[in-house]
Amino acid sequence: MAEGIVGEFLALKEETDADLLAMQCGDFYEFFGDDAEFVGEELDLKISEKSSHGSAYPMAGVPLTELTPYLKALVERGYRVAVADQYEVDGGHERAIERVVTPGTLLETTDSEARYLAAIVREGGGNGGEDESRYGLAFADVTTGRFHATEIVGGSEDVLTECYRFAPAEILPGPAVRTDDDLLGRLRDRTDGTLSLHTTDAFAPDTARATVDEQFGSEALASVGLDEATGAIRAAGGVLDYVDTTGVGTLASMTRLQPSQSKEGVALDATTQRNLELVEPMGDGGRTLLDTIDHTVTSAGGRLLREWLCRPIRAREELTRRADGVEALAAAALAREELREELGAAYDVERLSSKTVSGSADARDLLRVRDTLAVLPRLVDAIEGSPDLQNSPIADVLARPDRAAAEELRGALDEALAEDPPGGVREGDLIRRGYDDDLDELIDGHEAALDWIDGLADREKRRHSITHLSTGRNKTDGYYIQVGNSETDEVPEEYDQIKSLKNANRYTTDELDEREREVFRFEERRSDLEYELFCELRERVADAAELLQDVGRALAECDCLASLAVHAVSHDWTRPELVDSGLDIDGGRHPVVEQEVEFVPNDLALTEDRAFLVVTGPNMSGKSTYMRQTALITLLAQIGSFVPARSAQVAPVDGIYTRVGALDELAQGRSTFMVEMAELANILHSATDESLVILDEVGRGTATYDGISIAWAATEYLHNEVRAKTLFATHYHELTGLAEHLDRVANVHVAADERGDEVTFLRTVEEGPTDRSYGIHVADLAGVPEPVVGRSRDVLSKLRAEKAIEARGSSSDESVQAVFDLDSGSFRGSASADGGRTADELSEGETTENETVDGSLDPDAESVLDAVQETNIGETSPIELMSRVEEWQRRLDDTEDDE
Ligand SMILES: Nc1ncnc2c1ncn2[C@@H]1O[C@H](COP(=O)(O)OP(=O)(O)OP(=O)(O)O)[C@@H](O)[C@H]1O
Repeated sequence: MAEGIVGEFLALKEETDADLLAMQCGDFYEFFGDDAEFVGEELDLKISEKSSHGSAYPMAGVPLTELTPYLKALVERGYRVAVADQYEVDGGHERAIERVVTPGTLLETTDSEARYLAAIVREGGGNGGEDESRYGLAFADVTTGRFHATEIVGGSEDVLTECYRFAPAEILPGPAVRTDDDLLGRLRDRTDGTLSLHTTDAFAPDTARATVDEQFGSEALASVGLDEATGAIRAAGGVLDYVDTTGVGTLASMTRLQPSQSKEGVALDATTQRNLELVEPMGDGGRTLLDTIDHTVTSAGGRLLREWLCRPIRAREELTRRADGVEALAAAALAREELREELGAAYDVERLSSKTVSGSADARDLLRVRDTLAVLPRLVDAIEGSPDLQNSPIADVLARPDRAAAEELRGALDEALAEDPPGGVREGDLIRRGYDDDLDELIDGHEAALDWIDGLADREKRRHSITHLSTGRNKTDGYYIQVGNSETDEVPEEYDQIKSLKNANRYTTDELDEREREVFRFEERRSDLEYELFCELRERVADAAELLQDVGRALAECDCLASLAVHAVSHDWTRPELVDSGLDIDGGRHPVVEQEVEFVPNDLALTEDRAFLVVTGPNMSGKSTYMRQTALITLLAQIGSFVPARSAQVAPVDGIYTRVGALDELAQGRSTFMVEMAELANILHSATDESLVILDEVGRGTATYDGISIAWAATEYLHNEVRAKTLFATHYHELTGLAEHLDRVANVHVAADERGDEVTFLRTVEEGPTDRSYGIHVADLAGVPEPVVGRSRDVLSKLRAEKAIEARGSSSDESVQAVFDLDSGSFRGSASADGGRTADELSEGETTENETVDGSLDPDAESVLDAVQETNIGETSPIELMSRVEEWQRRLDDTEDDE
């Protein structure tokens, strides 16, 4: 075992489970051994060698004052770094680990997004089966003091959704979760959070409850309806304990416990959030809804807007309040701009509050708090001058924080703080004159002593008639008198030489020594007293954490509402009317696409009697856009925003579910089709008659028969059982026949104009089905070589001439497909080499694959047909249906092989 400083490092390293240790050695923080090599590589630090008792150890260090950016870089890459500080004790040194900086507890972030630390626990012991599992989740943002807890009953998919929503930087899996490899694997795939283990004791029910009670008060759990939610309490206790033990010192900034999922919430799973590109683009260069509508001027406002988008609500009262606010701000152009300009001067006071609580705020931070508090009355003035805003929800938002307390704190900070303080807090110049009598006395004494020294050079020059005489101060010599070589003979006797330079000599005198001691004494006492006064002030601000959070949240909400108003006005959006049922959009547009192209608005009507639309139309015509715009208009209405439409009547939904396009989740080892089916299963399980479901080409990831069967069965199930409002885009034109069989299904199509080989996309949505996909036209547009396009046209017209087939989507390598017989509920014809002709259409003497020469089917094929006929699609789950179709195909293949 190494001794000396390296030994001490290694011993401390044993104490912590952090990935890396930075240990203070004088003016540096040093990493030794493997840690040194690692950070040297990661952060491009110079690695040197430290010899210790005959062995050499790699060593890398950063200056004391520069640790923060290095820590930040390491932590943002997902590492946990312990920091050991050095103390003077009885003339020697001692070192101890003071804090562990982790991705979820990094205070020094410049990231404008929230930075959550999450804990997940599973209740009910054992594996208990997915359906009956009960999960507790807690999320804390140490940078703003936000704290949410919730309990989820159901599958782990809901846990992932909630995690996706908060995008935690670090996740603490509780005792049962840490052995659940499947869930851990999916957490790793779906979030960027580092997984960290924390002592299981912290998650024990009684301990956790005590921790939560101590933090938020014994009434808090009951008041937010989580008193019985043991899972949520255990997760919350785990998070709080972790924040406490990592020693970042921000525990006190967490003043309020919020339940994260209210009954009024809208289900919006991770897949849907991604599909709709709410806050994260699907591909490189993609534009999100947030990018498009975010005109906030503060980072807290931007954070809140993001939160609203990911967490739409149903509560009409709140939606009406927000929309009233947006409407008032939209009407009051001048006041709105004034409000936004004032808001622009506000700092992220929630973050500043956490910094203050942790003791890391400096005088400049407190000035920022002061300046932000000063914004509040100016905002109040701005709205009081506007008839539109005076009695609007904006006035209520600004009335929420205790304005008198805010003004008092602002006044106190203003009185105390110097106008241009340094970044450090130990060197003085923090506090204004006139704030503290003792300090003023010290300042007077200090300045008098400095004045004496300032005048010394002139006095000495006169007294001794020396021209080249000056005074100065440096670290080694302290204050000195310097005389040029040409005049050193004139120097009086009382001058004591302390240094000889090339061109001059330096001296001191008894009196100068005396004054120097005085100045040093004053400096020390002054900076000590200033530091003491500053700490008192900082504590006062820390004690006002709740007030600051109120102010921060009020400003963020104003910013957010103003941003929605700006977008509504500049893009001619309209206020949606909240109704009790249905969805009626007149001239709807896609909020993001309308920025990029000349958009053709479209109408949409979903009612109780017409709740399911089958959307057909050519490739690239705008089916997906139409469906997404419907989902986005609904979502925008449910965050309180105006919407891109001429008019819109929206009945708030309880969930938006989408299955759009194929997302590549091969990283999870699941095939694209498997993912598609898992998403479909989730929708069929979770959606209700008050949900909005968007399905884009479900079933296309597999063989045509299977695809149609699944799409057909899913439609029936959604229509008959779930009764959700649904839009279903498909290239299976067979499905357009569903409208004749299911009373609430209707067909719409996106129109195209075809003249010769020329196809023009009209982008208008019209009633009724269409039977063309124009896949070849799209292939042509996409640059497929002309011979291939030409040949495709020939093949297509030949196939069309044979009648019994339909052209299918370009994404498929099959160009033909079977026709589903709506009367029998089974398939006519086949997609195979016979060109899909029905038995009737075959010429004399020809047989289909499974037909015997005498025209009868072989017994195995017949048994398959029987099985197909007997299958009740309405009662068979999609997955079951899939496996049956697979089995039938296998049996048919076997028959073929036998021949
Ligand atoms: N209403 C509209 N007005 C103007 N442009 C539109 C409109 N709708 C869609 N577009 C444009 O058409 C492009 C294709 O639209 P979209 O992806 O919705 O087609 P699609 O029918 O779903 O295609 P596919 O069937 O091949 O998936 C969009 O990227 C957009 O630029």
